[in-house]
Amino acid sequence: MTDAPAATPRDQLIALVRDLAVVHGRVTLSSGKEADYYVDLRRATLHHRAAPLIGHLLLDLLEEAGLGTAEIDAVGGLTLGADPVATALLHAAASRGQDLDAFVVRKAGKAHGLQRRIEGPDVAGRRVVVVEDTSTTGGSAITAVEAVREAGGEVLAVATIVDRATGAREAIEALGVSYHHLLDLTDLGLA
Ligand SMILES: O=P(O)(O)OC[C@H]1O[C@H](OP(=O)(O)OP(=O)(O)O)[C@H](O)[C@@H]1O
Ligand SMILES: O=C(O)c1cc(=O)[nH]c(=O)[nH]1
Repeated sequence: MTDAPAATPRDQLIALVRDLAVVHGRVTLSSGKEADYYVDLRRATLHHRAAPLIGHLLLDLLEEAGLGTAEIDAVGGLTLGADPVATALLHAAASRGQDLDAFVVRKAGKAHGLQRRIEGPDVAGRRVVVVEDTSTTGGSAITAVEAVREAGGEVLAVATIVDRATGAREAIEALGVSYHHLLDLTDLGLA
């Protein structure tokens, strides 16, 4: 008797995202648009098995795109969905003995304390990948790209876990930034 081949990390993540995060039903999205399903990636990015898979698979994806830790200094995006994605990448890189910082872009600037829009190690003069949990219009990622540029960082790419194939790629590439995603609607049985 031969054993069934072990599921790859990518297959494991797909199964987890399908189980944990895909919700069917009418929803209003961040952009105000309506949709028949929602992918609540927070249920995966904050899950004990899914989060480490996300960190390693995204790090592999970035490396394959020539955006490994030799080429980039930091990852981060618009709070809140992007936050656990950025820290998953930081920890995946650290587990490989590689240095990668994370940052958080606030939705609104903070009026007290140091009044920073971007929290974490400074992005000024550094090469950055903006991350997302999922992208619909790309508006949230674009907000983060603009905030990093305003703070003096260089945005090389945007990377998201799930691309909903609703215009994010085109909107982001129009900024002169490459766009990468780990999973698509076919992977999640939504196409
Ligand atoms: O590509 P877009 O049209 O911008 O949509 C995708 C964004 O919507 C969700 O965030 P949401 O605005 O619900 O906020 P949250 O991250 O604070 O939950 C999601 O986490 C993405 O950031
Ligand atoms: O566009 C959004 O707001 C959105 C879509 C989705 O599938 N998941 C999510 O968290 N936000």
